[in-house]
Amino acid sequence: MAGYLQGDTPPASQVRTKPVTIPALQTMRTKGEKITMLTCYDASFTALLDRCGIDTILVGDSLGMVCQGHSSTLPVSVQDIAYHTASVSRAKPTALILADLPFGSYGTPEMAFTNAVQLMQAGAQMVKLEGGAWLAPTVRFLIERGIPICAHLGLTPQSVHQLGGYKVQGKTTEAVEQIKADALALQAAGASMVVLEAIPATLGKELTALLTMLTIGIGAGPDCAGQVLVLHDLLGVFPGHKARFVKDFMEGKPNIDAAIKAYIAAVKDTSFPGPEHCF
Ligand SMILES: Nc1nc(=O)c2c([nH]1)NC[C@@H]1CN(c3ccc(C(=O)N[C@@H](CCC(=O)O)C(=O)O)cc3)CN21
Ligand SMILES: CC(C)C(=O)C(=O)O
Ligand SMILES: [Mg+2]
Repeated sequence: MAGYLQGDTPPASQVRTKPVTIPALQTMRTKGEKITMLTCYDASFTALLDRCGIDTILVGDSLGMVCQGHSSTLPVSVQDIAYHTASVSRAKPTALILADLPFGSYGTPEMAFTNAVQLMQAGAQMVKLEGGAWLAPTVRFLIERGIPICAHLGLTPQSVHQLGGYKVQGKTTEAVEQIKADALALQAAGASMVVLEAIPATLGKELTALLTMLTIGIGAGPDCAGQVLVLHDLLGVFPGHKARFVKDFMEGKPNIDAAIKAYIAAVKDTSFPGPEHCF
């Protein structure tokens, strides 16, 4: 009696038929509707997430930890992300597909372009890269060549060894000013979106007010334009240490569809993230 195998489909009136575009996401922000994002790495879960109404899907380099069993995202290759992006893309979701450029794949604008092309040809509609103002020329180089960009600021897991662990960022006045300057530089270079990871909720709110690009939070408070979680964390199947921003939505739910729908509903009605998930 596994509901998710029966395809617990919502009524036809609720099923999204049009693909999600970047302008559609901007309209959602203008109307005050929160944007939902989850990571996903395969076709079956993509079909499930899409049927539940997820707005955007991230083929994250977190796959190195949750799929491959590494203790960081550093060993992930462009080919790994391309393989999973192709798997996600074959499910033909209406959700917008983003893919992470992995560690070491965007050291120069030319390298970033060559590698981003691999991900776009695998089915990505936007690529994400981690880092601040130093990436502005790369962002400009990619958007001029037709590749939409999502930035990633705050806790950037590809820099874990520089950060000295998976620690909250933006805790001093100087760090706050640096993150704001980085965000503005990346926006001016043409980024459409930015993931804000593990920063004080007050900073998530300030950045969202400051920026026209879409802010997607993970441990960045409830005031971002949208929220993202790693799928395995939401389902309670990741065996590692649980970050403060993680909520297991499977708890008390009869099946996976119900957990995904609960996450989407909680982001849309702003009940997730709660104060217990924020810094
Ligand atoms: N399963 C999974 N979920 C993730 O969110 C995730 C990955 N993997 N892999 C890549 C990175 C690593 N991430 C992490 C991992 C741990 C914390 C964490 O435990 N942070 C502490 C902060 C401690 C502090 O500075 O006070 C926490 O308590 O949340 C945060 C982000 C986020 N990403
Ligand atoms: C946690 C999200 C934002 C990510 O970058 C990933 O899953 O790799
Ligand atoms: Mg990532």
